[in-house]
Amino acid sequence: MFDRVVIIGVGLIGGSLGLALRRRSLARRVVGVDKNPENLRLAMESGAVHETTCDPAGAVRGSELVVIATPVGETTSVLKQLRNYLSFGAVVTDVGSTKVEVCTRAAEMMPPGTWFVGGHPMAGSEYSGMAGADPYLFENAFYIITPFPDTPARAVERVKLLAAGVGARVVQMTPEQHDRAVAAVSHVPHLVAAALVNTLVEMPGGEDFLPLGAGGFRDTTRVAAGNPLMWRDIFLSNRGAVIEVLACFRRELERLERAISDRREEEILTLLEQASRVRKKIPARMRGYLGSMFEIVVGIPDRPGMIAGIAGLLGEAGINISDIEILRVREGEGGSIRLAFATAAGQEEAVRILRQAGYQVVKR
Ligand SMILES: NC(=O)c1ccc[n+]([C@@H]2O[C@H](COP(=O)([O-])OP(=O)(O)OC[C@H]3O[C@@H](n4cnc5c(N)ncnc54)[C@H](O)[C@@H]3O)[C@@H](O)[C@H]2O)c1
Ligand SMILES: O=C(O)C(=O)C[C@]1(C(=O)O)C=C[C@@H](O)C=C1
Repeated sequence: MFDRVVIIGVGLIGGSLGLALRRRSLARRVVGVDKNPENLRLAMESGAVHETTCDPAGAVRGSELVVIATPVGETTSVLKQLRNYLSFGAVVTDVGSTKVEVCTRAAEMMPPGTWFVGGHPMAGSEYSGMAGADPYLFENAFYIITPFPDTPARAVERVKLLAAGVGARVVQMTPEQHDRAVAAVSHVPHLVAAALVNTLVEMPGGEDFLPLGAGGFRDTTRVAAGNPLMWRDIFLSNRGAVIEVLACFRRELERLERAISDRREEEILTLLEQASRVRKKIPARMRGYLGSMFEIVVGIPDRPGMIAGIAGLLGEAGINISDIEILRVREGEGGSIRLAFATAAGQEEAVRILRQAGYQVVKR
């Protein structure tokens, strides 16, 4: 258990860390620091922290772990404000989405007897601020840590303890490996999503097409709704790797463009087949941050108490619903809901019970 953890930036990620630390009783005292009074108020109100302050230097005295959870453009200036007030043996970590620039500068700034260990939970959302925080955000997510070869093992262990403590799976890599990998799986995808949305804006009458976007446009552009300031900092901080991956992406796009314009059927098919095969390797049953799940879709009439009825039937049989989502609603007609279970046996039993009760059930 940690004695005193200080979280600087109680927004989406810092706030979620506070909630997870408190829920799992991992720290005797969690202190929230932010320059935004509203996020501090919400952090206190939701129980993410025990106390709040807007003074980072005062907060870090006597703390063995300090987490900087601000946008990456702020990390080193926050560190500069507090470094001379750190207790001997203190470890500072961050949650930023880029690592090379921040970790290199931070390591140079640390006073003797204190250490910086970079961290990055691969979990988040398009929301921002304490209002978007979630105590379960990190469960089963990968949490990358990027120590340098000379970082003492006990400092690394402290950050691993934090990551594993909030339910994440710890992965260790170098800052360079990290920045290259996330440029490909997170940063360039974000740019592409933003460019797709801006494409509509640039097309005459394009914004009128928005309501027609069914699953495809929604799924490929969800992240474009994210916090522009946070993403600006990420692109500037990881510009080398982002530009490298972007060049690769541009070549892929041009290959597809040429194949379509020259009507090369075989090539179009080959490129799409390769993408389909590789995309399917992302575990089909992995949703959000829950582990494997076994799903069913239930059609329900538009009547009060239908969801309660289904939950009641399953509850009476001792079947736990791990996840629930309303997929479609048709006013006056009904809709369909997705239910997920942790085991195949739970799924089978739920199908049996609900069909017996007259529901239309499809197993996924
Ligand atoms: N949002 C995601 O999906 C996600 C996922 C993983 C990592 N990250 C990283 O986590 C970090 C935080 O992102 P977020 O989504 O929680 O952002 P956020 O905007 O929700 O929260 C950031 C918080 O930091 C505060 N802040 C900013 N500058 C500050 C300063 N100088 N001193 C004190 N407080 C300050 C803000 O007021 C805000 O409360 C970023 O570095 C981001 O790259 C984000
Ligand atoms: O929006 C989401 O679902 C995210 O998980 C956000 C996401 C990502 O691109 O995967 C965004 C930035 C982070 O550094 C880590 C996670």
